[in-house]
Amino acid sequence: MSAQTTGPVLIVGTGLLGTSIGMALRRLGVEVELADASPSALALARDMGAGMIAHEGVDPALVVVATPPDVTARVIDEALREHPRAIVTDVASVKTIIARELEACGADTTRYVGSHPMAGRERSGAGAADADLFRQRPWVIAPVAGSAERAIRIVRSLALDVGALPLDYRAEDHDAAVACVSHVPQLMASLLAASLTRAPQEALGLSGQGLRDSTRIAHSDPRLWAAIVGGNSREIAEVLRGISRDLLDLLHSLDSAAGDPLAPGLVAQVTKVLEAGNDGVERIPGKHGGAPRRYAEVSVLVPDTPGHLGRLFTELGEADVNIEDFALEHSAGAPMGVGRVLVDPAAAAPARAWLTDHGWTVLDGAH
Ligand SMILES: NC(=O)c1ccc[n+]([C@@H]2O[C@H](COP(=O)([O-])OP(=O)(O)OC[C@H]3O[C@@H](n4cnc5c(N)ncnc54)[C@H](O)[C@@H]3O)[C@@H](O)[C@H]2O)c1
Ligand SMILES: O=C(O)C(=O)C[C@]1(C(=O)O)C=C[C@@H](O)C=C1
Repeated sequence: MSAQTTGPVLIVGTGLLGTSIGMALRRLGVEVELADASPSALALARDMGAGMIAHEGVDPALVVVATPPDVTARVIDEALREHPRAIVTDVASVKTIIARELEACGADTTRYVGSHPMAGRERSGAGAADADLFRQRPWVIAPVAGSAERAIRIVRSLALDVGALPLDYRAEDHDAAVACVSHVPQLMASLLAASLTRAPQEALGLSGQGLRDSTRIAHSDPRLWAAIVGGNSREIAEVLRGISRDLLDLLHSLDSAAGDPLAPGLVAQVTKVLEAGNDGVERIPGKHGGAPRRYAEVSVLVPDTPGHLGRLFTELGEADVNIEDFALEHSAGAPMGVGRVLVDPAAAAPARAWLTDHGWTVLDGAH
């Protein structure tokens, strides 16, 4: 595939996002130069194949600012001044505050367009970067009042080149949306995981996949997230207020029940919470960001010793089964894990039969 993006592209901030973008562009042959406040972060990004270290007098066609949100407007403003022919974008997780900061400092925003790839990880830094991070993921394009059409086109091409799906948003609408689907989920995962610091050690030995699923992002970088949450505080508070009302109602029912499982109102209240959860989760779009789509699950026992996972994937490949998603569930101390392979519903029965024929223990047949 050939790139629409014309280089050189200067990436400022070579952590997870900046390095992933650099790697994806380099793979298409685009010239990429890298800059970061940290020399070691910069060297690692270069070693990961994200581009070369920016030389004195670099004259980029496009600058991508991938720094933490609280310094992003300043870095954008500097880039607009230092590179008068360049289009400048950023990938920060908040958009309105950056647009306001740029306006306040009198930046030339005709050459600036905000953006935000809805793809990332709970790990920071170039070491966690991945050239495929953005494939089939939404990439928000959020122009400011003065953004020129040409600048919007160039930023959209960047998103397409790295495999993402560009979506146009107003900065304010973006911030309200990500408060719901990204910022509050992060805070809820962190609050939930924080409650584990008060749990006795023997309780943690019973941890299962439900807890792991709900706390993966609690590994995220506190400094980065403090800047994200601080930059979208009003919208986040609004969503949290709704959750807090539901939580207080539930708590009230639990307290009133005083240990009686059939206390008046208790079952109805708990059912209401669970059903509302069912409704909410149904609204999350499928893996390509399109209409929700159900995959069939094939559950198979995977011995917890080297080589088995590789063999499982290879054998499914030999059966011409595309793995849409995969999770491995472990129980502490167990010699086996349960591999949950999500496949196209039409491929589920053949996949189960093939695996059984090849000596695997397939757990289900009913999904
Ligand atoms: N982590 C995610 O999942 C994710 C997803 C989408 C968007 N974002 C956004 O992308 C941006 C970068 O996030 P990340 O996860 O790559 O963070 P990161 O911590 O991995 O990388 C940030 C990099 O910016 C550098 N930096 C900090 N201040 C700088 C400055 N003034 N000048 C130059 N370099 C500077 C740091 O040294 C670091 O290498 C943030 O704005 C974040 O909101 C993150
Ligand atoms: O999948 C993850 O690990 C992420 O946290 C990615 C995620 C998200 O919430 O979806 C996190 C923050 C970003 O601004 C965009 C993407």
